[in-house]
Amino acid sequence: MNKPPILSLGGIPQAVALSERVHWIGALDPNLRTFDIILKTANGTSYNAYLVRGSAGVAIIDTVKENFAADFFARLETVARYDEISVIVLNHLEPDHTGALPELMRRAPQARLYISQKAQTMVKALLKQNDLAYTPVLTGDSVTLGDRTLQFLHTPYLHWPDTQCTYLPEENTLFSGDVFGCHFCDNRLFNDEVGDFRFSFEYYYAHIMRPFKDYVNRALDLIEPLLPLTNIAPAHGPLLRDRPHRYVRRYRELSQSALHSDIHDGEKTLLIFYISSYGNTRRMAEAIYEGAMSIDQVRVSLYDLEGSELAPFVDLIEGADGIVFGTPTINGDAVKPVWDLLSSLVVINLKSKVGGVFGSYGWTGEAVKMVEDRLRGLKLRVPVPGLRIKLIPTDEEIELCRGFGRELAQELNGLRQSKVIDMADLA
Ligand SMILES: Cc1cc2nc3c(=O)[nH]c(=O)nc-3n(C[C@H](O)[C@H](O)[C@H](O)COP(=O)(O)O)c2cc1C
Repeated sequence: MNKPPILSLGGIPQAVALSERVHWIGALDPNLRTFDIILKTANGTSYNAYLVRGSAGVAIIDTVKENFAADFFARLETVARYDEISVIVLNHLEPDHTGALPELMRRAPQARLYISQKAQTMVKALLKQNDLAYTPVLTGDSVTLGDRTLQFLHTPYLHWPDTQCTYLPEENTLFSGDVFGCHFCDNRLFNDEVGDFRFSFEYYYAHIMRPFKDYVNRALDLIEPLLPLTNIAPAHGPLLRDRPHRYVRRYRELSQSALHSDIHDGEKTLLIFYISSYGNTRRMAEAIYEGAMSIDQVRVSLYDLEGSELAPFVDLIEGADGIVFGTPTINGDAVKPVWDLLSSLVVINLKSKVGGVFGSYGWTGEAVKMVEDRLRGLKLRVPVPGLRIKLIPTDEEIELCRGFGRELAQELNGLRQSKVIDMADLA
């Protein structure tokens, strides 16, 4: 067992060494219980900032949330003077990492600020400093501190457009921003010392990184060649010095399909979800199911939303090619289980999946249009106009439902003839 780090001496916060030239100068926030509205933080979080000392200058990588600035500055002062700071790197502009930046720049006015190319579109709106001078960087760009170098990796959308990672080759250390981070506050700091944070790591990935799986994979293409790393130094949670490659490997696993991806080779999958009070929307759903099943190379499934928890459907939908929702209109709206399922889809990428909506109604029938609009908002294609049927479907209307199912299935296997122009296609 390594000795736990000394975070404070005589009441003064202390920097913690990752190596002789690299120090953690962040802050712990053990009392936080909710982060960014969407995440629960049962044991708080940390805002990790780092200091790198080279023979020709000192770099600060990220800062902390504004109300933790005192800890950050106190720690910084234990290992460097402000007039030594030549470089400030922001891996991510969110306020939990930039809160202390204005004051840091006031104390170290000679320092040059490095942000990602994409961060340029946000930096003024976030930092509210019109005269802010900075250097935008991309993969391949680097800045020297004499005998230490900072190399930048362009890793956008992890989890904002502006995000980047910074690599210190002489120490084989990756400052990864929010990538490989988690909300887990433990004053032992290092992954081989702290409590079991696997849940927090997975939870953070599921809510923060999962919507951007394609970008995760692209970032890993840049990061994997750096293995074996000595340290991964993320912006939240434990510092990963013990076998950091495991976290890189886990990200690669998590960014693959959540379900077995090899069992439906060559087939498209269409999921039909419905809910129904008197059975009218259910009759429509069953006919749509029959129609879709008559098309080759499309595997069709039918689910009653009343009969399941919603969470397992998220993985299923992520792997599907088409999703159809059936809802009656109740009090001028679609029903809550449909909205609940739709709102739980924000953690996955739905772009260019095929969507469809149907439902029975009594007099106004708003629900179908509302859900169609929502599907377009989620970037699905809605190529077949929504199908509404007044109260109990007739035999002819049941036949219309079968046709609706056939059209959607044909859209998936590429055999649909009369393609209706969808406004989402034009956007
Ligand atoms: C409480 C309640 C509220 C309803 N509100 C509306 C409404 O606002 N607009 C409408 O067109 N139909 C409304 N309806 C009628 C239903 O949409 C209609 O009965 C439909 O066929 C039900 O389909 P289902 O059997 O699939 O649930 C309402 C029905 C109920 C029971």
